[in-house]
Amino acid sequence: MSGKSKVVVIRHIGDEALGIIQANPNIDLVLWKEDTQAPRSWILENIKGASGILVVMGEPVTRELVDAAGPSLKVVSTMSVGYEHVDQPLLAQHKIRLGFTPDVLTEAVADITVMLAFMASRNVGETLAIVQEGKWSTVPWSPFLFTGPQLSISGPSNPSARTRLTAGFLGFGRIAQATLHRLIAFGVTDVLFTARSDSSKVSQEILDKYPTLHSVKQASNDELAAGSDVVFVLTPGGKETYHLVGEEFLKKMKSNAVLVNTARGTCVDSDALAKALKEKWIWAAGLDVVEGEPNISADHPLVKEPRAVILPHIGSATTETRVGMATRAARNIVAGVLGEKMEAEVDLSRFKSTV
Ligand SMILES: O=CC(=O)O
Repeated sequence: MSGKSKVVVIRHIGDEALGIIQANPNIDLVLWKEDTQAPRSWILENIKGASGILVVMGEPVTRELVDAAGPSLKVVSTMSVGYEHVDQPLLAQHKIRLGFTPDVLTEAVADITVMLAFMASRNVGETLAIVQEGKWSTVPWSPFLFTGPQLSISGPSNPSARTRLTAGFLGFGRIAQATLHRLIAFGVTDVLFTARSDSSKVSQEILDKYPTLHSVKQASNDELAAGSDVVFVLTPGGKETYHLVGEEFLKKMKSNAVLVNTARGTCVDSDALAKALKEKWIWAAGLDVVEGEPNISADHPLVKEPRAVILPHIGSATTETRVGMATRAARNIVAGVLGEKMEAEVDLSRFKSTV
């Protein structure tokens, strides 16, 4: 034994982030060097006696893993803002700290959220396929071909255009507000949002910040579904938001509204959404996440829907953001192993510690 603390990193997270861990003389780094998923058996073998483990989204941090590590395990650092892959009550029970990477990915995810709204409303899934399959000549320009609802305000030159546009946010945290910031430039006039507690102060702050807005209102799920031209799902995942958007919600939405999910696949009932698109309850959907991902085959009911634009969970995938996430996760694990304050730590105190 070297007397150093062992830290296991289950993916190659880039030289800059690894350098942060390696620079600490009291830490022994054990790294799965490939840019592929470390086999579970490798993780379980190498985590024995470790003080910390750095994981990525989707790697289950379960009793099996905590037991394999043994009592030395002090910290889990996940390179993600979401942490539903981590058994939080279990960590609380064993007094194991949990670091995560919020904030650094806010702008990248907001960018892709807006992009998906426009891709879905403007039929980009279907039309891109036409070009890629060499079928452009079969669909010559025609006045109303491939038209979709416009998610911006046109101004007085077009009396036929809509003059109000309502964005609905299921969850109104950092990413939702960064998304709204971008939509202001497109002329969004009204905002509906859901929140767990009374948020009249938030409404007023948003109105003060964006004087072009007509209204900003906290709403129930039903009011938000019925009143929004575009609905953004931006809540955390987990049991509380499981199938938040299901048949009931989708049936209440406007028939020309667009649904965007860049949060967690489990927030939206895939079967209900596929039915909503097929039966035209709503116009289209833009999804960066799908329930059951990444095991989504070409015959998945949503993939077969021409008005569903689906990306393979790339919301935070800009180089700058991923380096920011990796370095933050690295600093978190070093701080956790040394018993210092982490840059971003999940508050596990709500889970009663029994050990
Ligand atoms: O979805 C991405 C994350 O949780 O970081």
